[in-house]
Parts: sequence; structure tokens; C-alpha cells
Amino acid sequence: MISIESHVKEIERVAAGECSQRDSPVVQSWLRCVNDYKLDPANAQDAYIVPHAQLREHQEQAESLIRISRAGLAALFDQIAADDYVLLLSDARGVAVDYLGHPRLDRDLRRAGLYLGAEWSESRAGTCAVGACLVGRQPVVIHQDDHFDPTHTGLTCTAAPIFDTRGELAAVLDISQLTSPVAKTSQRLALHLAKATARRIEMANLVARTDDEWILRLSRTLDFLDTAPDAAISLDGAGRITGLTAGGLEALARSLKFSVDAPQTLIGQPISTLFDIGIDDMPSFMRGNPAGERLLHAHGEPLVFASAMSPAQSQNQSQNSAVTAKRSPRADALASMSHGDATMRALQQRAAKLAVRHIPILIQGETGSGKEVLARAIHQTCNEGGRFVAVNCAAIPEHLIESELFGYVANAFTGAARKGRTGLIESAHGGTLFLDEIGDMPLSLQTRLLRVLSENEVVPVGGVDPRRVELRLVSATHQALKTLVAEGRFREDLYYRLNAATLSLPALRERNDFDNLLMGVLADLGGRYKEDYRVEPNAWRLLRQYSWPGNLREMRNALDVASALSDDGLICVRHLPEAIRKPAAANKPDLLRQLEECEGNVSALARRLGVNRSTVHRWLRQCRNDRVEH
Ligand SMILES: Nc1ncnc2c1ncn2[C@@H]1O[C@H](COP(=O)(O)OP(=O)(O)OP(=O)(O)O)[C@@H](O)[C@H]1O
Repeated sequence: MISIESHVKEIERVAAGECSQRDSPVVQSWLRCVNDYKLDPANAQDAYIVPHAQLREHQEQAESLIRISRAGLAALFDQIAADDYVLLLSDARGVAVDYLGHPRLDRDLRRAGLYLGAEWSESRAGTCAVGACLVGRQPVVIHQDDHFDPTHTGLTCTAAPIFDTRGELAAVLDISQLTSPVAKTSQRLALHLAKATARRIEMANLVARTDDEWILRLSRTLDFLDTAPDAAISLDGAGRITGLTAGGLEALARSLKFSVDAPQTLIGQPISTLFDIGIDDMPSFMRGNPAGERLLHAHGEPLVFASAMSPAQSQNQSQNSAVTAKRSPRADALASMSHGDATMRALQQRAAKLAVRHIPILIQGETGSGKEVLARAIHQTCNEGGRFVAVNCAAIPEHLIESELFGYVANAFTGAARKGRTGLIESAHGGTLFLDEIGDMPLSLQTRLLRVLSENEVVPVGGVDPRRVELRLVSATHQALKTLVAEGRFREDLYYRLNAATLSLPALRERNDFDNLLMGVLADLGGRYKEDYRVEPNAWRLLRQYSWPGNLREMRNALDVASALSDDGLICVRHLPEAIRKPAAANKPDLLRQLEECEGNVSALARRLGVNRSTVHRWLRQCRNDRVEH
């Protein structure tokens, strides 16, 4: 080790502009220490450990990152503990908020500042790995007398940055030793391990924070594509980048020589900014597709292997991660309704609040959009022990509906049961009465229903004594009740009574969680028929493009049939119902006509259709294939 005097002299020479053999990050840091922070290398300072209360504050702010990092840090520590390495996780201000070191070295580590609460910002500690990494945003080794302050020149420290999912520097992982060989190359393995662990932490963080989005994992080689990718990007339903593993992405870009200038600026951009793909292409990058075809191109050039995780899969993974809060049973019943669609999520929250009160709820939505499923979820959400009684007002003959609903007393009318019969309203006592197709309820019964709602009493047909009922009324309709009111077919007072709390279910074509719903239905079918169903990319595209007039019911039925016809669980275009296969053929001349209108300019056509170029190319290719097939 060189003397303090010659160390100080070397720094002074560098500060005066002399060339140096030191690595560039070291020289840059020394210059900052002298010029910006006005530090004096001759003035040795002990390591600084922040007071306990301040450390708590730093830890609280970094809480979720600490939790997510823990498994990665522990695995890394297992590999290097035998060599007396210590691990520090520092926050963006350079304070060590987590620490793994050998208890045997506790006293020495604390004195050296390789300890919980140590502050390693460059302005306080001079050139050090954590500080230089925070400023340079790159992995760095600060070995022995690379350190600025003579107090630290015995240490070797290697640091790698950890970025949050929006590309902001969130923390630094540091691997340090109190004593080490003189050669800086001795730390190569430490550098490799620090970088790899930082990448894993970024990946775990992205998965934990991604709820209902696609995750695209990227790797230079096929071998680790699914298990330990180099980088990952999360995408919303429109194909915009919502998150990324910035450190991994930058390193990948550097090694493959494509440019990612500032990962933060990619947030909100379409994925086509980076690669020649759009959101429609995601299914073809999922596991199960030939690995050799999962290759991303930039400007037509093959670049990197990709593996896509559907929103349902990423949701599963994030739920498995430690950061996800446990759902309440109430949220669970309703949560299965929404798979990431914003309208559905808002509706789900509204439903959860309404469900706890006995306010009549009216559900509106097209046929098959899930009105009964929602009604059942509301019932389950706060099941107080009573039954869920569903009545389809359109399916019961008008002359029977009154006695079915209200029940009747003994011998109330000819043909009535001798002992009388309890009506459906009464049997829902303590539970939920679901009146489907309420718009079809005869006017006379609407009056009686109104009475039940306002007085919590039901009078059976032929009876005089009211019976008390406490129930939650949920009604549903696909008709515009207001129009029925205007036409005199629905009582205005009942309409306002029911309309106080309306939940409007979006049609399937309006939802942007289609991929998730589809995966969910496939998983359901898979569970039922003990098969792992997959959808071939072209078939998936057609399913996505179809307008689904019959909504979720139609989707379930289509997939039920397609899965039954599939070979080895792979659903292809030919397994889909004709109505779904047809539009592509019907659109073909239209696509070609539109291309002509755009004078053959694919980019212009892509802009007109609101999709990216590669999607148009694919559609055109499909048109050509179809032509050959027919
Ligand atoms: N969130 C969902 N996820 C998956 N499948 C669903 C979902 N919601 C509804 N479904 C399925 O869609 C089908 C129709 O649901 P439901 O009967 O609730 O619709 P509806 O709106 O009440 O229909 P209708 O107006 O014809 O009475 C059912 O097979 C149901 O399983």
C-alpha cells in the first residue's frame, strides 16, 4: 500500500491535469472531490454512520426494495461469505439500508463503515464505490487507493446500480472486503456477481410491481431466456412501455450495440420504438412457441431473443411475490371479475362498497357481459349466510310470476298447493334476490316489488299478513330502462329506486383486458379437461379482432368448442367458429384497397389503422397465405 503522502500527491497531480493510469471513473470522481465538494485528501475522515432514527427513516422509504432485494442478497452472500465479503444495499442517497456481513468481523466492519447506516455519498466520503456508482450510474470497482480518503484506502469495494421500473436510480448494491489482493483484477468476479444480482433485483421488482401487463423478457442467448433473462420490459394493453429493468436493458443494449440512451424516456413510448413489434405480436413470443422464432428485430435486423409473459401470468407472479398485499375475501370475490381493465376495476371497487349495504343495485350490460356473475360476486362478497336466489323475469310465464315471486297461502287459487308455497322473495331472506331481465317484469308486479323494497315486507298471493324480509336486491337488464319508462312500460318510481346504484358492465369489445380474460378462460378449461391449452398466434389475433356481440358467454363457448377440436391443446385458426374466422377474409380486400389508397405506403396504412408497421406486414402476409389456401 502506498503512503498517505504519495496518495495525496497523486491526487494533486491528477487535479492539476496530469494524465493518470487510474480508471476513468476513479479520475472523474477524484476531480469531483477536489473541484466540486472541495474535499482535502490529506484530511482523513472516519466513516460516518447516520443516527439510528435517521437510518429508520431511510429504511422506511426503501422498505419495499429492501424486501424484494433480500432473497437476492442472501443468495449472493452465501456465495461470497467464505471470502469475508460484506454486502451493502444503499439507497439513492448513499445510506446503507440493508447489510449482510460476518458477525465475526462486526467490530472491524463497523469501524470501516462497511455497516448498516453508513453513508457513502461521494460528497461526504470522497471517492468510494457507492458514491461513484450513484453519480456515474454504472457498475464500478473502487479498489484500495482508488479511494480518495486515506481512511478507506485499505478497502476494496464494488458497486452496481439498481434502477426502479421507471429507470430512476433507486439503490446501489455494494460488495466490499476489508483486505484484498493488490491487483484490482481480483475483483472481477465480485463485479460480475454485483451486476448479476442487481439485474435479478430489478427483475423481481418489475414482476412484483406489474399487475396486469405483458412482460417481455429479453436475452442474448436462448439458454436463459425464460429463467434468467438479461432485461425485461412491461407493456400495457396498448403496447406502451410501463416499466423496465433499466440497468439490464442498458447493459444488453451496450453488448448488442443498439442504442438505449435514457431508459426513463422510454416510459410511455410504444414498444415499436425499440423493436419491430406491437402488442398483437406478444402471444407469438410466449412459451410454447418455437424458441428459434422468438427473435426480436430492430430495423429489420434480428437482435435479441424474447419471451412474453401474459398479463395473467405476470399477475400470478406478482401475487406470489412478497410485496403484494393480501387481498380481503371481499376483494377476492369481485377481483375475479376484472383482469386489468380500468372500467372494470372502478366498477369492482364501486360494487365492493355498495355490497355491504342493502341498497338495491341495478346492473346494466349487454347480453353475456357477466351480469349474473357480478351479482353472485356481490352476494359472495358479504355473504351473511343467506341464499342467492336468481329469477329470470323474462323466462317465467306472466301468469306464474306473481306466485313464484311472492308465494301464496293455502288454497289461494285453483291448482295451488294445499299448504301454500314460499315465494322466491321470501326464500332470499337474509341473502340476495337477483332479478334478471327486470325490464320484462309486468307493471302490476313492479308496484308490489316497490312495496317490498320500501317496507321490507312481502304479502303472499291470497294472504293478508305481511311477512318480514331482509334481503339485498340486485336486478339486471340489457334494455334501456329509461326508454321503457318513457314508453310507460316501466314504473318511473321503481326505475329511480333501482337506478340509485347502477353498475354498467362494459361490453367485451370495450375492455382492454381481453388477453387476460382469454388466458383465464383457457386456464379454466385446462383445469376442467386436464389439458394445457395454447392459442396459435394467428388464431389469437383473430380472437382479438373479433367484435364479440355475445360477449363473455360467446368467448367461453367459442373457446370451449375450439379447445375440444384442438390437437394436443393447440388452438389454431381452423378450430375457431366461422364468424370469428370470417372477418379476416372479409377485411382482406379492404386492407388491400386501403393499401392502394395509401399508395402502397405501409407506414401510412399503419398510421391510418392505428397499428404498427409490422402488424400491417403480417396482415398482408396473412392475406397472401389465405389466397394460397383458398
Ligand atoms: N369475468 C368473467 N370471466 C370469465 N368468464 C365470465 C366472466 N363474467 C362472465 N363470464 C362468463 O360469461 C357467461 C355469461 O355470464 P352471465 O350469465 O353473468 O352474463 P349475463 O350478462 O348475465 O348474460 P344475460 O344478459 O344473457 O343474462 C358465463 O358463462 C360466465 O361464466
